[in-house]
Amino acid sequence: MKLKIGYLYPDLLEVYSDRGNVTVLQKRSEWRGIECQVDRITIGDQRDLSDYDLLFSGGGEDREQLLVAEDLLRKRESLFQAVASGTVVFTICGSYQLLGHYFETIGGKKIEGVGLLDLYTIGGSKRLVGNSVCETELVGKVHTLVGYENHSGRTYLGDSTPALASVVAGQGNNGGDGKEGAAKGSVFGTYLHGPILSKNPFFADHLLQLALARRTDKPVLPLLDDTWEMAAHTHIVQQYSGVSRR
Ligand SMILES: NC(=O)CC[C@H](N)C(=O)O
Repeated sequence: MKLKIGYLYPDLLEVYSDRGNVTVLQKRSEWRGIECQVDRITIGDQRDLSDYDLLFSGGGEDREQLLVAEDLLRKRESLFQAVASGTVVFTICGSYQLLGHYFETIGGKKIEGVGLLDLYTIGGSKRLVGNSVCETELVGKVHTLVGYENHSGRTYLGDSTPALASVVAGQGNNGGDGKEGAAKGSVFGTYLHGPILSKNPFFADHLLQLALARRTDKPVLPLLDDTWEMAAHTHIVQQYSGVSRR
């Protein structure tokens, strides 16, 4: 079995080691004997995105987002078809914002998003920066998610868009409503860098499980030794234990 990952805009959207998420997904597949192919896809590439089991994209600055947004609109149809075929889409910060309707930057530019998720983003003058601890429910089990955020954008979810997590400590989507990220079907967005998947291995496996479901019925992922990953996770959680939201 082979897992195919499409890494969107690695040359333009890559802050705080977001690319590490791709390494985590690749390694956690290979350690289980699942071959994993990673294709880098950037501006001008016209591949069929439905070819991929998982599409990943990272965060970036407003300037890079402007460049990417134009191209992403050209890939819009292919992206929607991929999602309809079950492809998992996992996006961080700048690319998460571009999945919504628009991102109005602090510089006054309105960047059009692809509208895959019902949300919009408005830039604020004070950046929302720091470590974050959140709670998320994955397949009926509650987990803490930890990561690092740094964004000017405040994202507001439409009623039909569930949050990925609720904020325990940190700012989340907009520093106000206690929601972090978005998760709708196989489409995920989060403000958490870290890279997030290195510190939250159960979330990496959740995404792998969904992506592999395109290849095989009920994929089973054997357990891995996550001692180091969970030590990094717990280190952040302990710093914020006893802290109530914000
Ligand atoms: N870290 C990021 O990806 C930042 C995204 C966007 N430029 C913002 O500041 O909100």
